[in-house]
Amino acid sequence: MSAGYGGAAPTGVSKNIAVLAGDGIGPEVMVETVKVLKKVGELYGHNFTFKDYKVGGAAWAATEAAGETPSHLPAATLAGCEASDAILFGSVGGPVDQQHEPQWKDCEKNALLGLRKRFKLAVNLRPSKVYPFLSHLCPLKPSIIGTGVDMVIIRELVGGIYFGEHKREGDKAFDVMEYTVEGIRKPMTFAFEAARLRRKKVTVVDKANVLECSRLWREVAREVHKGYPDVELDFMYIDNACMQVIQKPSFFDVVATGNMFGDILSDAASVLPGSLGLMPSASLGDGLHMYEPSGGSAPDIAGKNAANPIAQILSGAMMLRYSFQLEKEASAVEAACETVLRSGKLTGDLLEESERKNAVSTSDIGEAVVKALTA
Ligand SMILES: NC(=O)C1=CN([C@@H]2O[C@H](COP(=O)(O)OP(=O)(O)OC[C@H]3O[C@@H](n4cnc5c(N)ncnc54)[C@H](O)[C@@H]3O)[C@@H](O)[C@H]2O)C=CC1
Ligand SMILES: CC(C)CC(=O)C(=O)O
Ligand SMILES: [Mg+2]
Repeated sequence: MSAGYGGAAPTGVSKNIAVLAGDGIGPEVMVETVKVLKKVGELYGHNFTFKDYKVGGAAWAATEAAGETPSHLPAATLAGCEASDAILFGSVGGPVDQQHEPQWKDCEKNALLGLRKRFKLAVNLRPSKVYPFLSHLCPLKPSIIGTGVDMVIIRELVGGIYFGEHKREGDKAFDVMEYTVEGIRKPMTFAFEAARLRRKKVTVVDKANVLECSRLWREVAREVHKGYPDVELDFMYIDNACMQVIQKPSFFDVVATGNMFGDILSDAASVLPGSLGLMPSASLGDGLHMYEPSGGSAPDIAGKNAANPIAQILSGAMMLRYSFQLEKEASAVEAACETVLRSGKLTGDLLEESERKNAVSTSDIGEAVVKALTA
């Protein structure tokens, strides 16, 4: 696993991609992403094979309908992922008020956390920036945006409170947060490596005024920092960070943080590009990586061809870069997305309420990105 892209540009590569579209808007944005990636394969002479597998509530329904024990993460899906060169993941989960229904209960835990654990996807990259020519999409004042809002959150992804013991004892409930030095060192080292390729600053976001785990994060940060004297290191509490990311976003370059804090902070940071629909992510393991948008299944807009597919498409671009070392192709996809956004073709999430009548559809954006690739 490396923060750099490195190596000579490969030509004519053959890759198997496991496609786990999941629930809600997942299948809608995934269709557009696969369209874009197929076009990349065609234009640059690569052979990408896409194989679909069920995950989440969709997998539960399919296994139940087939008379099998219902599962959010069937064995066939895991086997498909194991046989692949990279996993493209959509989103999982049902409406937020239906978490108790059997199809949705523990869906995210079983499916998404299951995959992250199974493939040791310890480092999650969530870039967030204000594109200078798209700053009108950011709801913050121009004086706050200034110039150069460009941060990346490096989130630890297989530890912390999401993976600790969850327990109910009568009137009490427990969720245990636990970290080891080794579990922290991996994302921390990645953060320093990434900072070296950027503006050379790491901000560790934690709650070290209260949590012992956060104190351990700081110890590891200081230890890793010794190997990177050219990189500046500072610390910030999570509550303040949620405010500063909106109030003074240009402060941040690389953020290194734990699983839950990174989850929360990355949703807050989606305000910078303008929407969760513009927030891609890469979840890096030791060999196999998974690419997933930062947002969820958005049940409020699912099934309407209204979701913004750019986060999923940009996650696909990250796959080209980090799993296949196809930097030129990744940059081409990013440039095509920028062209489409710049052209004013926008889904509803990027428009004011009064402007939503002008929103274009999920598939319009996918087709426009394909067209921009060939222009
Ligand atoms: N990685 C995953 O699979 C995740 C799954 N979830 C699950 O998703 C479900 C909904 O959770 P919420 O808290 O509502 O979070 P969410 O991220 O699904 O939606 C929050 C808001 O952002 C909007 N949004 C998200 N992605 C968008 C896109 N691509 N285009 C346009 N608008 C977009 C939604 O319409 C909604 O208004 C739950 O079941 C939750 O557990 C939540 C986060 C991550
Ligand atoms: C199940 C959640 C931890 C998923 C999520 O919100 C995320 O990864 O951003
Ligand atoms: Mg989240």
